Parts: sequence; structure tokens; C-alpha cells
Amino acid sequence: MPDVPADVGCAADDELTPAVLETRALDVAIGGSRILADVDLRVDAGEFVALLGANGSGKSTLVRTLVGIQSPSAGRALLFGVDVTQRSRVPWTRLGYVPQRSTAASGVPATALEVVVAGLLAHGRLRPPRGARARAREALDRVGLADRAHRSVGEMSGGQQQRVLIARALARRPELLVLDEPLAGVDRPSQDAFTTTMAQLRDEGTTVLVVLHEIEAFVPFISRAVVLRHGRVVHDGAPPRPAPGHRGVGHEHTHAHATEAAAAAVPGALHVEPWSTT
Ligand SMILES: Nc1ncnc2c1ncn2[C@@H]1O[C@H](COP(=O)(O)OP(=O)(O)OP(=O)(O)O)[C@@H](O)[C@H]1O
Repeated sequence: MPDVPADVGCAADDELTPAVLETRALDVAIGGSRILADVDLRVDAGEFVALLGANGSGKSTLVRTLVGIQSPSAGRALLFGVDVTQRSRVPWTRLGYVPQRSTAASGVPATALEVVVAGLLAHGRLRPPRGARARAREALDRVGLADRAHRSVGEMSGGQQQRVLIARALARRPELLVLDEPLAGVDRPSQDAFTTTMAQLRDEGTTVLVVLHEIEAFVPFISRAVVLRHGRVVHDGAPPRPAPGHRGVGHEHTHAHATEAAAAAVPGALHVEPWSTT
């Protein structure tokens, strides 16, 4: 009998190709609190999945676990069939990751172009690969920052820095793009440019997992929405439709419009507010 690598055996038994991203009975505890509980999730190649939920529901924790930053207390997390419980095993060459509300400024003076090129450095290498600057310029163009390529990121606004980090992830031309609230602090015209880029990525076959609070702009190309509540998956299916009067950017989502049970029972006719806090 041929040897079967341990990781391959972790993919779904009935699948020849492992999922791009998969969790199995994933639990995460931090400081004695159970933050994620029994999370089963599978995202296949070419899917565009939105991760939704109220503040504190565990979205960032799930994403951080998937990219090997947070260790699970039980269960499995796999990227391309590889167990990423150990950070050293995260397949970074196939992955683009934009963390939540981070800064592109490292304290070292660097231009936007340099930050994006740095994202293309292979592990342990100091020289970027051939064509890196052209790829970085193209990525900055995609986020509407082509004209600021030579500006210092330390002098950029928070929203512009966020766009630089998105460009850094895009420049890698990843098979899987994981974005944690990429539009936080980004102005409306830039949001529109970003959603156009997302539509292009979907057409190119990139697999995307994106944490969002406002999904309206993404509904045309979201293939699935996963909703977390208190660290558990309470919906995995069609994207919820925002209720009328709840589309405004400043709307405070503080009340539920349907139960998760109703949402789960009729996923095609959702009227649930997954980000509600009650
Ligand atoms: N390092 C940490 N130490 C202690 N508690 C943590 C830590 N990281 C996350 N938590 C807790 O885990 C829970 C989930 O946090 P997480 O950031 O994953 O939620 P979220 O759904 O991404 O929220 P938001 O929408 O506000 O970004 C919260 O109650 C948070 O306080």
C-alpha cells in the first residue's frame, strides 16, 4: 500500500482535492474563555465567502487561527490540505492576508511601493523576485494608489495605509485571499474601486474569505455567507439581505430581525441581521 501523507488524510474523505480552507470541530480558548466552539467550515477553490457576525463573535479569531497566528485548543485548521496549527507550515506563497486595522508604517521610512515589494520577498531572501516592482505598481493601481507609489506610508492616512496593505496582498497574486474588514476606514470612492477589484479577482478564480460588517456592496459576487454568533457558526449559506432602512453606513445594528433558527430553516429567504448584537 502506498504511503499517504498525513495531511492529505485530513481532507474530506470523499474528496480527491483538499479544500482551499477547512476547519474541523475547531475550538479556540483564550485566557480560559472559549472564543470559538466547534467550528466546521469548508471553502473550495473559486468561492467568495463573507464572514459575518457581531462585534466579538470571533471572526478575527477564526481568521487568525487560519493563518497560523492563533493556536486552536481543539480541532483542525487546514489550508490547501496542510495543517496550519504550526505557523511554520502556513503556505504563505499561496496566501494573501490583510489583518484588521493594522498599519502599513513600520517605523522605518518606506514608500508605498517599497512596502508592497517587500510583500513579494521570498522567505529568507533580501532580493525581490524579477518583475516585483511592476507587480507592485499594478497592485497599487488596483487600489487607486498608483499616483502615491513613492509617498512615504508613514505620511499616509489610515485608510490609505489599509489600501497599501491590500495592494501588498494582491501583488502576491495569491490563490487564497483572506481579508479582515478590509474596508474599515476606507472612503466610499476607494470602497467602490475595491469592490471592482474583488469582482475581477472572483472572475480570475481567486478564492476569497472576507470579514465584513456591511455586505451590500459585495452581495453580487458573494457565493456564500458564514455567520458567527458567540463563536459558533449559526448560518452557512446564501448571503443575508440587509433589511430596508438598514443600508446606511451609520446605521447602528443593535437589534435582531429574525432568529438564527429562521435563517437556518429558510436560507434562501433570509431577513436576518447577522451583525446584530442582541
Ligand atoms: N488576545 C486576546 N485576549 C483576550 N481576549 C481576546 C483576545 N483576542 C480576542 N479576544 C476575545 O475574543 C472574542 C472574539 O474577538 P474577535 O476579535 O475574534 O471578534 P470579532 O468578531 O472579530 O469582533 P469585531 O467585529 O469587533 O472585530 C472577544 O470577546 C475578544 O474580547
